[in-house]
Amino acid sequence: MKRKVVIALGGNALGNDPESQKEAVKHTSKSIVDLIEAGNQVIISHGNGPQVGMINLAMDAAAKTDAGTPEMPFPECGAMSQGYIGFHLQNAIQNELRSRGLNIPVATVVTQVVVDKNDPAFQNPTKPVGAFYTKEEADKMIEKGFVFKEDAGRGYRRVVPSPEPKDIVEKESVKALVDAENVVIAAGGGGIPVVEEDGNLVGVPAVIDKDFTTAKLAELVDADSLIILTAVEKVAIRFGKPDQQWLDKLTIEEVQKYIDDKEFAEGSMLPKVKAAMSFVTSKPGRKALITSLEKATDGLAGKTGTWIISK
Ligand SMILES: Nc1ncnc2c1ncn2[C@@H]1O[C@H](COP(=O)(O)OP(=O)(O)O)[C@@H](O)[C@H]1O
Ligand SMILES: NC(=O)OP(=O)(O)O
Repeated sequence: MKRKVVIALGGNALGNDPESQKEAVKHTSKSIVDLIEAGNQVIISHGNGPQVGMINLAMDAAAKTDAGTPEMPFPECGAMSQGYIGFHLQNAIQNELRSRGLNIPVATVVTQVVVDKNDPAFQNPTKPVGAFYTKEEADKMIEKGFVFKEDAGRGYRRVVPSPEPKDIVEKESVKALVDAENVVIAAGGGGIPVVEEDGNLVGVPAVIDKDFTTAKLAELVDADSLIILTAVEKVAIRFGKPDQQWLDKLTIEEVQKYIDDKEFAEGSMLPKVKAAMSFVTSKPGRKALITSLEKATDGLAGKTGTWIISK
């Protein structure tokens, strides 16, 4: 039976504009199809920070002109980022599969993720998105309920909350596609955040951390492994310091100790090790790997990367 692996693609696997993204995902697709050829069934998720910011910025700029472009709500920008990245990924993976004579369907699922409307993150928005504004412009938009923070002397930027993912709305569709042996791209950008209101799901302006949602996705499809691909081959302690030490293996107990010792930077490595820990503890036998895109196949073969295991 094929090994089921769920992959979280970090920023370096994607690009910052359409041309560079197309180039980057071509390269990414080679690593993904290497994993498929090595006998793995692959389910993919990805980040969207730069892309959703770009879309939000473009839509804001267009709405400021007289061309009649409407204001685009933030959840719609998140949905656009899933479609944009999903298109490039499914196109490049399909082309790579074809070039190797493999006939496997590839599909992207526009995915909503339920968050708790009482999540404390809504009281403390931290993720900057979209355009820079003057104080006067920002003050006008505060009336709409937007929150702005001054960004390193460059102007004011809207910040959105980053709540915890609770449930993947399209889970049955994702599972059906996985069972039908599709290469599935889902929960991009951590999913489009939605809250329950009077029995309906309503989009909210937020950006969920894709590593946390990918751990949920991996649980959902009953994956054997969660692979978090980023710019580094291994996780380190004393990262960036002269006595930095790369780690091959981490037990849950060790991860917790290093988290307590503040070894992992907030907003970068910390969510990755936390997501890995949550997947590994969700069922006996589950393992997670943190490594670079280039080393994904070697990592899965046990030759490199940092493996997070229960004990
Ligand atoms: N303890 C650590 N070990 C390894 N890398 C770390 C550590 N702390 C911070 N980092 C940095 O975190 C980065 C990954 O976070 P980030 O760039 O936000 O991820 P993503 O690939 O999802 O965009 C690594 O490339 C590395 O520069
Ligand atoms: N949504 C999200 O976590 O995106 P990044 O990985 O690009 O920050």
